[in-house]
Amino acid sequence: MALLKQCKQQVCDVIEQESEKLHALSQDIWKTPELAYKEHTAHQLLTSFFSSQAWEVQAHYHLDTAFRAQWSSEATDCPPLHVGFLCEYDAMPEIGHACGHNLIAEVGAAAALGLRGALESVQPPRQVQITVLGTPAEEDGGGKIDLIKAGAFEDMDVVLMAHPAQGDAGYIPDEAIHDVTVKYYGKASHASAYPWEGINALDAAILAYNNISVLRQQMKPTWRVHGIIKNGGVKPNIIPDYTELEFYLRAPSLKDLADLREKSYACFNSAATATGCKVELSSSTHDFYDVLPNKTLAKTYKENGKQVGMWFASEETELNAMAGSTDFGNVTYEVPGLHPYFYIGSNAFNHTAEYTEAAGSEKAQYYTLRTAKSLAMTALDVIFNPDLLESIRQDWKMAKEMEDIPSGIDTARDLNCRAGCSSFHIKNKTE
Ligand SMILES: NCCCC[C@H](NC(=O)CCCN)C(=O)O
Repeated sequence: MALLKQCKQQVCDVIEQESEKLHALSQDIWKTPELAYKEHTAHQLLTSFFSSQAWEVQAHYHLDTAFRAQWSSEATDCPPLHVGFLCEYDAMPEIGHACGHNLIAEVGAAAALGLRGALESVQPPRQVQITVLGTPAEEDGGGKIDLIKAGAFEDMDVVLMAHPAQGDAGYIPDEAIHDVTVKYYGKASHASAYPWEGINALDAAILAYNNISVLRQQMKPTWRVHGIIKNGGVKPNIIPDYTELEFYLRAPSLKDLADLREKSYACFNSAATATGCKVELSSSTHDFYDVLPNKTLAKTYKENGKQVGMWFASEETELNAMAGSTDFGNVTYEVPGLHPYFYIGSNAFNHTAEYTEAAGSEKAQYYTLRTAKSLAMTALDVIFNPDLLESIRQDWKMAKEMEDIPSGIDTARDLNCRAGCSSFHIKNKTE
């Protein structure tokens, strides 16, 4: 397919031509780290960027800091093929862009520009609509879930984004997550003079923490529970009458997450019973779903990635890698989606100050832009090859069906794909 090859070259050329502007965009986002749902500067930077590139932009799209930018090629007889690219741009408290979401925004913008540039240079086989969605609050809250509820993904055929990591990977099984805030209410008293008058909320918090630690023996290797004590009392001689903990519960399927949630809630509730405290369990954020695999999309992405110099570990290694969670998981239950990981030129780990530095480094640019090229080239494959889209849809249907079976399939996935799961992470070949 000479035309497809020519378009892929055009993707790379356009992204290279725009590289300075793209770098400036991610640098400006990196320099102004903003927390979930408060990404006002990033929203402003990105909406101005797309407006200046003659995209049709809707600022404040359903959420204050979300946006939509759209472009369509010329109409043909059949309905347009709709490709979505996602930009994330929220940061972490105190350590800034420690998950490199400034680079996610850059990848989304670069891929969209590259794809548009390529499609403008030829007559594509059918009309193509490109939508870039700016999706706030991945680190806390789940902006994509708000946008799903608002119908933002409804007519999309495929959705693509990429996340920074320690190496390149087509698919890593991000887990489903439930956040819970645990509040214990006790009774204050002088801790030395009449302690028997008090009800110790700190004891409840400590018991809860230890109950969870005991539960770990019976957790599946793929489950993760981790928490912090946000309020542990005010003074040693006052029996604490209030404590607060925040926990994240994670599992590879929604069914496992429900089991883990039930067991963990029993740990929290029993700590209240033992100490005589009242307990309140609440969740202020959406549950994130596990990211559904799409073998066809991942394979296509990896083939393109290799063309631009990426190296990938085996599929088995990827499936055994542990990652975190993302609200992109919920998107994959709506639309076939791809969420590959990319090397940024550093061995630092996400959520550390070292990663913040790497995400703002000049070195990350080469890797970020080649990721954008590979995403846009993958979109071109989907556009130029109708059989590929059909196979992507079949993969998606199958993955969803597997998730819907409450037992057996999830267990099989656990045992077959993720046996002996360790703290393994995908590394770049050069490490
Ligand atoms: N409600 C808590 C969400 C935490 C999301 C966070 N996401 C990331 O680190 C991005 C990495 C994507 N795999 C997490 O702790 O997993």
